[in-house]
Amino acid sequence: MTSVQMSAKDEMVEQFLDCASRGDLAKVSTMISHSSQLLNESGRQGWTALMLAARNGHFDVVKALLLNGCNKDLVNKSGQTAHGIAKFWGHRHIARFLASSGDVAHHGILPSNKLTDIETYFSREYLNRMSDKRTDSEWLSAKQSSSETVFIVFHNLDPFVTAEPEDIRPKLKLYRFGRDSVKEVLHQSDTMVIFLGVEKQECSPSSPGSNEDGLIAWFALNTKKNPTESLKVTGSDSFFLSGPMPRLLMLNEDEAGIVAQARSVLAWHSRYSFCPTCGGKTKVDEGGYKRTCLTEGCRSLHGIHNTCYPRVDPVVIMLVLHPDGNQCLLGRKKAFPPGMFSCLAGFIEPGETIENAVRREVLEESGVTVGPVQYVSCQPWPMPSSLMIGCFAVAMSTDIKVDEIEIEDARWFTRQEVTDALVKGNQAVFFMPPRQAIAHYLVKHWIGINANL
Ligand SMILES: NC(=O)C1=CN([C@@H]2O[C@H](COP(=O)(O)OP(=O)(O)OC[C@H]3O[C@@H](n4cnc5c(N)ncnc54)[C@H](OP(=O)(O)O)[C@@H]3O)[C@@H](O)[C@H]2O)C=CC1
Ligand SMILES: [Mg+2]
Ligand SMILES: [Mg+2]
Ligand SMILES: [Mg+2]
Ligand SMILES: [Zn+2]
Repeated sequence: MTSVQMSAKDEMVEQFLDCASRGDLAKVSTMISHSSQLLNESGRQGWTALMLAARNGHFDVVKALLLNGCNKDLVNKSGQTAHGIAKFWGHRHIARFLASSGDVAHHGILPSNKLTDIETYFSREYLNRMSDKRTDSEWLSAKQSSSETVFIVFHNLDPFVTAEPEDIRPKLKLYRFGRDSVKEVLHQSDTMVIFLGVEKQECSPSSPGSNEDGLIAWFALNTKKNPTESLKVTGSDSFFLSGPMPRLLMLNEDEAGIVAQARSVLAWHSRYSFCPTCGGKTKVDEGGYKRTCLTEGCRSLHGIHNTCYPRVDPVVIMLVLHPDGNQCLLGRKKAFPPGMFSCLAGFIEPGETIENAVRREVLEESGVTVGPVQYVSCQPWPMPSSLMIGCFAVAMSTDIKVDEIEIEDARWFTRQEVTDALVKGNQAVFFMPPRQAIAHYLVKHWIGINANL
């Protein structure tokens, strides 16, 4: 940065602090909407705008700064917080407000955070993963030979499923193969086998028999060549679930989580055939949860060796709320079907927090600046291995400028418009992704409809 740029920035900070100190609410708000970074800047002796407004009793400015997400816990060079300063100078209403304002910044805009009961599609844990058994090769091979073990089969990452005819909505169940029905496929050289876990005791009361510990193990197989001819299938309506999205969203909810786990790990094997560190051959370990390099002295064999484990890519997905509390920001990618809008989303970059990824992606894709960010819920998204981290975010500016590369349109929608979209589906002016997508949950949660309905 040149000295000219430095002094321009310093000048802006000084002006901002001066406005806060004088109680010029209009100017403070305009400046924040242009540069949210001003919020926590400090001037002489480490005084921030919040401290100066608190010092001089400007209640409205204190409220606006908090609403926009400023940090009220910063201290000046004398170790005082804004709260301590307000108390010292006798502005008791401001001190009270600062003391009780854990959630003030979000008040009225972010919904209350009773989220423990939100269960997203793909997140149900039907199996107990039993990760301690992954290194027990004797136990794993005994389970692979057990007649009670369940095998699920994928071909090029598409699961083999069977239709449930009695259901009104098309619901698909995973076809559960026994050992003898997959014997041939299991021994093919292009078959990848991974251990998924065991049925939880409540879904499978242990029964005596060949199965000594009473645990019913599940394995997943993936093949490159179509294995249909080698599989023993009873009944007619069973097939590999191929084709574009939303095919994987048609699964029975109990089993969607099994597919999320299996498909992500199998996709990792299909894409990481060689050691990412040295390019050498690898062997599959730990029931399919590790690939160990076979090259002696490879760096992946020492110290941090996360290249050996299946990857998960964190993605932020956010419902950005208008400062008026009554509109939300939705956008559309070119690839979306006509009329569909969804929450903005983006991959978290290395060295980035969830909150900063939300702010960066929203700014990049829509030109809107974001203040407070609140985590809501998450969803594994096995296409191939994302973890969607669902958040609410409060906008600090409202003008939209789409990037036109990732997003072709973004708009503010009212509560009424999104309610119509959810209730009327594609009969409304626009429509949302289906109920299985976390974007749908976030909007439902914001407008106060039970997110699991
Ligand atoms: N469950 C849900 O409700 C939703 C799920 N999603 C999922 O979230 C994911 C991310 O959303 P999206 O908006 O596309 O993300 P971004 O906004 O980050 O844009 C994606 C682009 O960024 C580049 N990129 C940067 N890092 C990565 C990485 N680690 N992996 C892949 N691409 C990367 C790619 O560009 P390039 O191709 O030029 O290399 C890619 O096309 C998608 O996989 C999508 O399927 C999205 C919305 C809703
Ligand atoms: Mg993006
Ligand atoms: Mg995006
Ligand atoms: Mg991105
Ligand atoms: Zn290696």
